[in-house]
Amino acid sequence: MSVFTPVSREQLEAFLDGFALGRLVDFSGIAGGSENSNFFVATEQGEYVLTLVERGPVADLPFFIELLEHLHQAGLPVPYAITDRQGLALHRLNQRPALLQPRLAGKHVEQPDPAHCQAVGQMLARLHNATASSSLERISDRGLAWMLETGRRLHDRISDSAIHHLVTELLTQIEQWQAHYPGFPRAILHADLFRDNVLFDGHHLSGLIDFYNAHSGWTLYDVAITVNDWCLSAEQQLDPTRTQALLAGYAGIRPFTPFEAKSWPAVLRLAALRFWLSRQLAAERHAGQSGVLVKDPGHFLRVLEQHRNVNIGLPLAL
Ligand SMILES: Nc1ncnc2c1ncn2[C@@H]1O[C@H](COP(=O)(O)OP(=O)(O)O)[C@@H](O)[C@H]1O
Ligand SMILES: N[C@@H](CCOP(=O)(O)O)C(=O)O
Repeated sequence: MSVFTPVSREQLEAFLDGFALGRLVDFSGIAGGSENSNFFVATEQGEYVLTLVERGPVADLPFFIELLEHLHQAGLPVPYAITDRQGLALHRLNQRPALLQPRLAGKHVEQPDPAHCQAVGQMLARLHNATASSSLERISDRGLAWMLETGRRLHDRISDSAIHHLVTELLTQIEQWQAHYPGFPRAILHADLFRDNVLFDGHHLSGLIDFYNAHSGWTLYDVAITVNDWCLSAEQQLDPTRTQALLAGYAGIRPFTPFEAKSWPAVLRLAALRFWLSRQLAAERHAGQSGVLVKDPGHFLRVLEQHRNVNIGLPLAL
């Protein structure tokens, strides 16, 4: 399911009248995605994506628009909001906030190789470099406090005693991080850089999309989120070659600190916990409903289990 709010040709033509993009040629709903209604739109001047924002942090749309404009100015391949004839980026269509963005080239890669992973590591480092000293700021609604509160509520759902123990330890670690805030480098994080949020044209990384989880935070946590999706084997183990390629790609642009290297296993586990929690909540909320895509929470418990022993460390400059 991906178009929650339909748009008619007449409505879209009237909407496009506000832009200097020529007349509508064609449009179609996009099947992928799960949060918003997205449409491919072709006009006489090019190809675009129209997003009607259905849920999520709507009040923070000005932040996302500013972030994407900032990243676009920094030369990153992101879908910035196109302004209309009056200079406005945020619109309304069918009672929904609406954004028109360029359509980025490329396709999702389901089975990445080391070269894909290296490119993803490099792009993530560029994203962090572009935002580390900016004034952009957003607090995540899925930060440490949320993980602690939700983790305490849900960890009894874990039947495997070893994983239960690991999560209990992780919750204690979160309390310690909250009490003595660690000095990790910070920037704006994508915070959801899974394979379905990156586009590749061959081995050229042509797009980063879906920034609706972006927030201020520890850059190492963003690396961990990304590794946890791009670098796993079929058994949810870290694939050494892909993991090393992603980490080397990142470190070549933004070197890791010794403190980050020491904390890497715990942060990898934290990143897995975050998505177990959000998937578990979604699975409970949508239990018994048909037509709703619910991603398997158990996947991230298996990732956590594999991360009991992490034997691929961060590369450090000599
Ligand atoms: N700017 C874009 N350029 C090209 N494809 C896009 C763009 N934005 C979205 N898409 C396509 O639409 C799909 C859904 O977009 P996404 O932002 O992930 O939706 P949702 O917020 O609903 O999860 C993506 O997987 C991608 O294939
Ligand atoms: N990529 C995530 C989905 C996005 O996270 P959410 O917390 O915004 O739902 C996943 O695969 O679980």
